[in-house]
Amino acid sequence: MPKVLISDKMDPQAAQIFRDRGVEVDEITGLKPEELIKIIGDYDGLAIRSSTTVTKEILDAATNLKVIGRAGIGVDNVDIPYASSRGVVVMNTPFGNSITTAEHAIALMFAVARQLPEADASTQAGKWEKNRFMGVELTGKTLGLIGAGNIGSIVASRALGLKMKVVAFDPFLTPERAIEMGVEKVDLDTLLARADFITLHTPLTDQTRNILSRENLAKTKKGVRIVNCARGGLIDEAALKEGLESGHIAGAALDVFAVEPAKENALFGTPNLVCTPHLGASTKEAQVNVALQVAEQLSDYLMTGGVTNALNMPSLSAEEAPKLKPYMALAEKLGSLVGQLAQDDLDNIAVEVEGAAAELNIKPITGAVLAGFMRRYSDTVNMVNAPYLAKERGLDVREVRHAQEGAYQTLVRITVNTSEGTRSVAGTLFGNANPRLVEIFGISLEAELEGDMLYIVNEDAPGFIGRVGTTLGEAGLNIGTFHLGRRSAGGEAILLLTIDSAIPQPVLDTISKLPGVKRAKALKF
Ligand SMILES: NC(=O)c1ccc[n+]([C@@H]2O[C@H](COP(=O)([O-])OP(=O)(O)OC[C@H]3O[C@@H](n4cnc5c(N)ncnc54)[C@H](O)[C@@H]3O)[C@@H](O)[C@H]2O)c1
Ligand SMILES: O=C(O)CC[C@@H](O)C(=O)O
Repeated sequence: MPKVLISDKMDPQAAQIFRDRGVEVDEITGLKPEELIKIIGDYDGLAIRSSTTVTKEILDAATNLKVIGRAGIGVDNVDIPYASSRGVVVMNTPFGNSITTAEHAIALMFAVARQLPEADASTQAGKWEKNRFMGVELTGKTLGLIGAGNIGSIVASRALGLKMKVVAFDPFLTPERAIEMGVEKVDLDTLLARADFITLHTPLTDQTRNILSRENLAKTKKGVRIVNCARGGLIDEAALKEGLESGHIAGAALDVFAVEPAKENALFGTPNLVCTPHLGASTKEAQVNVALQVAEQLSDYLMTGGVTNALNMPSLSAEEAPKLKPYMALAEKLGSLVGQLAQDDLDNIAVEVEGAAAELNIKPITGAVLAGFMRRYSDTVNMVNAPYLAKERGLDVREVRHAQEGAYQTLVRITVNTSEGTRSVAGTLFGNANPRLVEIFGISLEAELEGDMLYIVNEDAPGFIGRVGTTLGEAGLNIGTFHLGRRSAGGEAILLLTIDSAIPQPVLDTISKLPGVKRAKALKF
């Protein structure tokens, strides 16, 4: 039974879903990194929010870990490249808290427009400072949206409802989508010059870090109000403080900070600043949504192989997963065969699917081919890290679909260009379930790729098979299955045998020296 650790505070329904789906679950929150390192080796899955930071050190200790699920959107607390290189799937729940966070952005916009926190504190202190607080209306004002994805677009629709005009800067926003959203797509400088309010809704990346830099803050309209509910590093906090103090910036509301938890920050105490402690996603509804989603997604992956909302692997629905599983087994074996037989350091590989296979999601099939193939370089390769390792090695990967059936109702073919020409192997599923090699380098040959195998390329000649059998028999090696194919009588032939145990090198050397042998190689599947 797979085992999952919930290491951040999460709605209790998450644990129940794990149990209902047959996954053992422990909930241990507030662990220090060194404490997590001690126990993480016991778990197949890790469910987190934002308090747990999954570092290289934690991943190194996570020897059984297969999947990390973030109950939320931002995954900047997970070292995704390293998780990928370790073959760990990283998932998030991209929609569960979007409405809640958008509502928080709108709430902060109102708070900063009407100085609600200060007015509240003053009133409750018995001051009744009616003349001290003079706000601004949102109606008719221009909202500059930086980032128009899930949350940005919800904020835009709410702002339009409040009769604001919305301009958006997002390099990935298409003109059609902008029209659909009812916003005007603009460049950043135009947004800075025109916006009365600016809200940020981008992830923190190398491109967005410090997007509201000192220089860009200086380009904003005097009296601008800024709301950040996305990620701390998007604003230069020192420049923001100066802008608030000088009065150029009329107000700012921050839910997120460059360093969190933000128990100390130079901004604290600055006039017209409203702060919340990263509460954007903190509503009952959002927390139930993300907890349920993360538990469903992790359980699906661990129990059926279904992949949803993974950031480092193609999606694979729980319905697709059982159909694709035998194909992935076939693809991995074919990839492994090519990897074991390749004599050159290949820089290209093509994955072709034909007939019934062409109707399936090809990405997981390609991932499995690469996992099998890349095992020639590392035995810790799996479907998650194989595409990354392939990219790192500069492997050119092509995918081709042929809807029409050929000789087989379904076929997967792997082709590589080598210094000796184009080489390909192909396989099918027998009974829609059992992977079977059907062609190797243009020679028809049916075999299950299983266990220890002996591959021999030889000149077809009488007595050859007997000599191979005798050599193996004298070495005490038992032949399990025997598969033979040839180009033509007396031409090049391929012999593929399963052997009940590993083939010692001296036996392989003897076989390589038998008359007519062009190549002999021990294979393992
Ligand atoms: N405060 C919270 O508690 C809280 C809760 C949920 C999400 N978030 C954060 O909100 C942010 C947005 O979430 P989302 O679900 O809308 O994400 P999303 O991926 O749907 O949208 C992000 C948008 O940013 C745009 N973008 C990327 N690079 C950009 C750039 N250089 N300039 C301008 N736009 C750029 C993308 O094109 C995309 O449209 C994330 O950082 C997420 O972590 C915070
Ligand atoms: O889990 C939280 O409270 C914050 C989540 C939020 O930052 C997110 O990116 O989804």
